[in-house]
Amino acid sequence: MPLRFTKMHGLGNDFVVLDGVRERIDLTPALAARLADRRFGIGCDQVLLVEPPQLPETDFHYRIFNADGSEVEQCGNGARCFARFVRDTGLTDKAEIPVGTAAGPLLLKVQPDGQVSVDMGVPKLAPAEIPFVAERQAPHYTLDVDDGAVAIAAVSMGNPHAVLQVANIDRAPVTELGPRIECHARFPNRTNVGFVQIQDRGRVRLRVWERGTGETLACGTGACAAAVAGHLWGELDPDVAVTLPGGTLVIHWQGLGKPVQMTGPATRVFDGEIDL
Ligand SMILES: N[C@@H](CCC[C@H](N)C(=O)O)C(=O)O
Repeated sequence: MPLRFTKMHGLGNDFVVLDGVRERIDLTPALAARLADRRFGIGCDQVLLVEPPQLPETDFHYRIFNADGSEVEQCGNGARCFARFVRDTGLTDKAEIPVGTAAGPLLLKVQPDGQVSVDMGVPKLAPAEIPFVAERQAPHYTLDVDDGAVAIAAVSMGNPHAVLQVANIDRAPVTELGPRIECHARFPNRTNVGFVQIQDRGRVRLRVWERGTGETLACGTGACAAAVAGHLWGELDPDVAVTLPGGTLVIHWQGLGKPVQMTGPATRVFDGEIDL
């Protein structure tokens, strides 16, 4: 049976999106990894499965699988692509779409210019909620890596993030430190790892080593986590333009106890089908 899919991206963070509302799709971790494979499959950073609603007061549910097949809780660029997908394929005509994820409900707003704004919820900072092993919550933690130590912030945007500040993003050791911190024993569920260069109080540059995928051109939850970390460090204002290798996201966070708002584009690339 051929499987129909839509290829999408949010600032180059690319997705295979599957319509589990119109078709019954049994997406296993092995199938997700096969679809995501850039040589033997379609190729993407994450696979998104759109499903009927499971949580009260939501219109849809969507599930997220990393390229290695691991199912995860949250995906910022994926949320924006999900919104464009359900609108462009006629599953909804609403501009405001409540959707459930493994991390809880989200509210997505498709703007008149096609950009999508997402209420990403309140970031979690308590170590046990990330999860991160630490005695108490702090804006900086010292993490032993190999023979040295690095300073990180630890933030959950529904999924775990370590954020490191660097002086020059072009020379950041993303591919060297990223995989070591991703699998560090103090992150029992592994973690995404953001390297942030703060340019001024309203602008940062960011590269992200994503859990289960590797370095991507953009990470929406990573952009939110970096804005939260910079704010906690006292170095960023509530409105921050986060420039990733694939483009810029606008993040708004007013501080502790407030939800993070993310705005950016979502692009449909092509539709296709694959024989399994
Ligand atoms: N690309 C995403 C995040 C996808 C999930 C992540 N790799 C994880 O394992 O938590 C985004 O835009 O947020």
